[in-house]
Amino acid sequence: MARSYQTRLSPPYLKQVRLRHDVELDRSLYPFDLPLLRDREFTLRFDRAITVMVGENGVGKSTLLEGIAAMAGFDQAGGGPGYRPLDHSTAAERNGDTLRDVLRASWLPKIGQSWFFRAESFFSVSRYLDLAAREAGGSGPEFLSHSDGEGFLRFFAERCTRPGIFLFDEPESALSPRRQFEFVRLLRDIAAAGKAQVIVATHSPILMATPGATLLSVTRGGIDPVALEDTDHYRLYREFVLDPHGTIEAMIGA
Ligand SMILES: Nc1ncnc2c1ncn2[C@@H]1O[C@H](COP(=O)(O)OP(=O)(O)OP(=O)(O)O)[C@@H](O)[C@H]1O
Repeated sequence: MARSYQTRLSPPYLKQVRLRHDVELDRSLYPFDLPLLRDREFTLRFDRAITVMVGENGVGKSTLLEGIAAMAGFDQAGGGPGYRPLDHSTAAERNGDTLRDVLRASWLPKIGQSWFFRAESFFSVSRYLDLAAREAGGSGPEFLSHSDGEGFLRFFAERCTRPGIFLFDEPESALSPRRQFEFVRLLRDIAAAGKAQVIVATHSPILMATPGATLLSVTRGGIDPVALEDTDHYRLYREFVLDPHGTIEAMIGA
């Protein structure tokens, strides 16, 4: 299990991730064939406690999160350092190891406690923690006695009050829109507490609007800060809300 960690320094602890210059990359193979990683100077900088990444399907957001998870030393299928979910069926999709070997990270300080949350592995992570607590003789956190969304929020609220780095890949898939606002409130409280760093990949305009977060647009060409109102996601949702039926017709054709 993750050791408890104390530091007087404030997040972001992970300051930067870039491609190493001293290793050869096979551009014919995933993930080095991703347009996003084509530029040898590829650099991802973190300047605030909360970073939200948005971008079209397939640009490489999950791949980047998996690479960061692998560098931080925890399970890319979901979980923390030294922890393996019981159901590791998503292991075949783990991509981060390849990327870890060619990424260089700048930490201040290197943080030992970290978690990677993926909606699809939340069930197995919860089951592991419930079982582990019961085996240790306690009553257990009983994450699974809650609905997915409730359990997810509780799980997160309990962990993110300590110094650590927390990665979320599309957390909205476990959360109703109302619960997404609760998640945003948690993120705001985390930023105010100044203890944890959070990196979120999302398609949710609600999560993109997290107060005090840096919003990054991930495209095939690179990663740049963006205003919520300038994202395709926001524009499309706005059009839809203003004219749902007209937008559907325009988008899917007659
Ligand atoms: N193991 C793999 N082998 C080969 N290609 C892969 C592998 N995993 C992902 N890809 C491809 O790499 C590209 C980037 O995938 P990735 O899941 O990182 O994108 P994403 O930005 O997270 O997309 P989404 O928003 O749909 O989650 C996609 O084209 C995907 O099909």
